[in-house]
Amino acid sequence: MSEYPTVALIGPGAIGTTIAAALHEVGRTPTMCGRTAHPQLELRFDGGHIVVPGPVQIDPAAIQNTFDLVFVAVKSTQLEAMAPWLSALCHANSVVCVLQNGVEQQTLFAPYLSGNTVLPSVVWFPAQREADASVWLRSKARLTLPDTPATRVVLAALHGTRCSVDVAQDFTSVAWRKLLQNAVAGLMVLAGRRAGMFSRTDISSLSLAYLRECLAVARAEGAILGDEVPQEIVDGFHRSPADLGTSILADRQAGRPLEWDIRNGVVQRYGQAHGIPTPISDVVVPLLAAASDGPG
Ligand SMILES: NC(=O)C1=CN([C@@H]2O[C@H](COP(=O)(O)OP(=O)(O)OC[C@H]3O[C@@H](n4cnc5c(N)ncnc54)[C@H](OP(=O)(O)O)[C@@H]3O)[C@@H](O)[C@H]2O)C=CC1
Ligand SMILES: CC(C)(CO)C(=O)C(=O)O
Repeated sequence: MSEYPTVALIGPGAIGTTIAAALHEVGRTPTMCGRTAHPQLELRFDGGHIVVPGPVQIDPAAIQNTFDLVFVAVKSTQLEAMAPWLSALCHANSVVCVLQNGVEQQTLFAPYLSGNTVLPSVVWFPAQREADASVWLRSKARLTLPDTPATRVVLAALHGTRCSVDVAQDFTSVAWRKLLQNAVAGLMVLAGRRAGMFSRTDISSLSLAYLRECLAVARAEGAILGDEVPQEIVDGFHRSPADLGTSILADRQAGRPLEWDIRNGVVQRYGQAHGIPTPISDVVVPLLAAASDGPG
């Protein structure tokens, strides 16, 4: 491997565009693979913008090279359709870094790979795809990765870019903390409102009760998270701009399938497995599933 690993990126949407732009800005443009042949990608942020020249490749059969590192930033609902890209882009030692929400990336990706290392990540930054396909990055780009040998390839790839990478000794706890935030953000879908809705006392109470339920499941899965975490997450929503959405709300508003299972269903599923009652999930999950998948 040279100083920098060779990098491909699948899924140049909100998160994928952020990573592609961070790499392009330092002269290390990744090979970009997607569903739509966007002529270029554009990232906007406070104080500037970055244009990544395209086009985005849309045919896995046209790929000539394999890569040391493959970032995947499609939605979890798009895994099966995306899978041909993995076969085209990976060699035996390629590391696949999953830029997705949830705590199940390794299990979900294993069927589509021939033993490659799958690195889960926690993606902390909100990024919003606009009508013209440009992306609005609404905070500093930051990832957390588990402390594994394969993590080195991501650290090398993103070294010196505007996307910072933290390495967590206890990744399980970090990933579950983010999952709790994502689970409660799902309430925005049911209300059809953005973060401002958490300023309501009734929504704050509901959120706290839901988060305590999620916390019990997270702990049963090995996460070490204190009793203060639900309130901290609600406080975080109180501090957010009232117009801040979440990617699952953007999908709902566009009529796309929702990541309800990896963000909310997971709490109900694991709760059942551990014998932990999940009364709030039992209401929230079917409503999200029906909003996503119908019928009707
Ligand atoms: N947006 C956010 O703020 C955050 C999102 N996340 C998580 O990151 C992940 C990605 O989310 P996000 O970036 O918002 O999603 P987007 O919907 O913005 O982007 C998905 C991208 O994948 C492309 N795609 C869809 N199907 C395929 C396919 N078959 N092959 C190749 N590319 C495909 C889409 O193409 P097309 O251009 O045609 O639509 C699009 O470019 C999700 O798991 C989400 O939960 C995590 C933290 C924050
Ligand atoms: C915005 C953020 C970071 C938290 O809800 C997110 O994970 C998402 O939009 O999916």
